[in-house]
Amino acid sequence: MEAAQNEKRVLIVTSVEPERVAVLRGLRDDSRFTVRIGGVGPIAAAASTARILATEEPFDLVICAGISGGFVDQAEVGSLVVASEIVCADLGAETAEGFSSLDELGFGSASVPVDQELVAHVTDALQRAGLSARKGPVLTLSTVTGTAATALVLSKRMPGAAAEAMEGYGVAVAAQDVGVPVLEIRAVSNAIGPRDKSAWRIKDALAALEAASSVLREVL
Ligand SMILES: O=C(O)c1cccc(C(=O)CC[C@H]2O[C@@H](n3cnc4c(=O)[nH]cnc43)[C@H](O)[C@@H]2O)c1
Repeated sequence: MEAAQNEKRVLIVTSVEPERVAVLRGLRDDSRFTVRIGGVGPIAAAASTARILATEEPFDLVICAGISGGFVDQAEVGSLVVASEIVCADLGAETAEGFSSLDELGFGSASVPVDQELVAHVTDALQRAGLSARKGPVLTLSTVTGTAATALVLSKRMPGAAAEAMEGYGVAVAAQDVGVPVLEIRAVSNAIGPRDKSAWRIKDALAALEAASSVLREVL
């Protein structure tokens, strides 16, 4: 399918190949979308996204998409989260009084704003398609949470946080740097807490990611 000149061009960045495959299946060859692997973690994701934005066609929207952990009682395994805020939860300083974010230290922002109308539009569309979806803050961390104690610290630091993953902030900073709006869409594969990779429902999360991608074709 040829993309008309006035159609929105969307770059979707995933961390690994199985996520890219799931997204492509949902998009069914829609040529408005470019889907690339950005690598695991915020640094690889930022570097890859910046390179793609600098060297490929101009994009109107960047989406970080993939699987994630979900905070217990906020986002169930198999459900989708659209980031209402993209927050780097471990960017700051540890002090005797606790964690100080980049914002509190006065060195910039550990959070990238997203267009709330677009977030609501996409979340509504996912729900109308019968998918379990909500909006909420999505945390970016360089280290996957692996204990109940860390999960508690994070949910106290960011009340209402819905999900955590490892790339959103990196992708978002690269997009923000060139003035392109950004979204983060996550399919929850596991509950955040004690590490038990055997309990990760990766197949279910990839199926939800595919279904979400097919909705994106309709709404963007
Ligand atoms: O093993 C597989 O088949 C497989 C298929 C797709 C993806 C994976 C990954 O391990 C992707 C790593 C990716 O997942 C995000 N993620 C998922 N759960 C969490 C979490 O609890 N905390 C933080 N990140 C999480 C993360 O963005 C990684 O890049 C494996």
